[in-house]
Amino acid sequence: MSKDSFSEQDWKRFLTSLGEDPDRPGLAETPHRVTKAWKHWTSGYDQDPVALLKAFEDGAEQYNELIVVRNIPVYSHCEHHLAPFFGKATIGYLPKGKIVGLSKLTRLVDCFAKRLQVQERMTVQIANTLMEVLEPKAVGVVVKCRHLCMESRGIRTPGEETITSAMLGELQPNLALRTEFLALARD
Ligand SMILES: Nc1nc2c(ncn2[C@@H]2O[C@H](COP(=O)(O)OP(=O)(O)OP(=O)(O)O)[C@@H](O)[C@H]2O)c(=O)[nH]1
Ligand SMILES: [Zn+2]
Repeated sequence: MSKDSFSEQDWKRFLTSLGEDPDRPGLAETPHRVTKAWKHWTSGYDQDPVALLKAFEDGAEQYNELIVVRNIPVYSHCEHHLAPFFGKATIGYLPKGKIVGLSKLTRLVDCFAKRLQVQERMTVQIANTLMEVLEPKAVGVVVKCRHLCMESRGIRTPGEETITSAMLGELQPNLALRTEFLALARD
């Protein structure tokens, strides 16, 4: 099934299955809006995460400490329920000659978040892509999210936060570096 084949007609059928009249004024444009909204929420499938990270060397020569960007917004959907999960990501890396425009870290998070996800996979994908493109000494990613599939249904635990992390390169054996990164990442 191609990606575009879930169409406005399908959303119209969905509304009908709820017992709604899809032609009433309030719903008449809904299939069009929802199709457009889901295209946006899944637009990460059309992006190449490697291509969007334009690494460069000019400026990185003498920089040998962690670079950390905190509180990057995450808006994703869980692949189990198609329910939103949202929160923040913090990314840190210890460069080895190559750096990347800071905004590209936010674009990278968005690229993986705008797919159907589990938080664990998204966290690892972000870290692995940075490792592959920048070949830094270390990459750390911490993601903290609320999952509406747990809050508004199912177990119903409002306010619960799920924290996932990926630590690659020197962040694995080097406890002092890990402690420093986690201190910088803390709210
Ligand atoms: N590990 C992980 N689990 C997730 C994530 N998002 C949602 N889930 C969980 O996916 C699980 C799906 O469980 P199932 O038993 O198949 O589905 P369910 O009957 O709807 O489960 P309940 O939510 O417990 O009612 C649930 O435990 C969700 O909390 C995620 O990002 N990571
Ligand atoms: Zn879910």
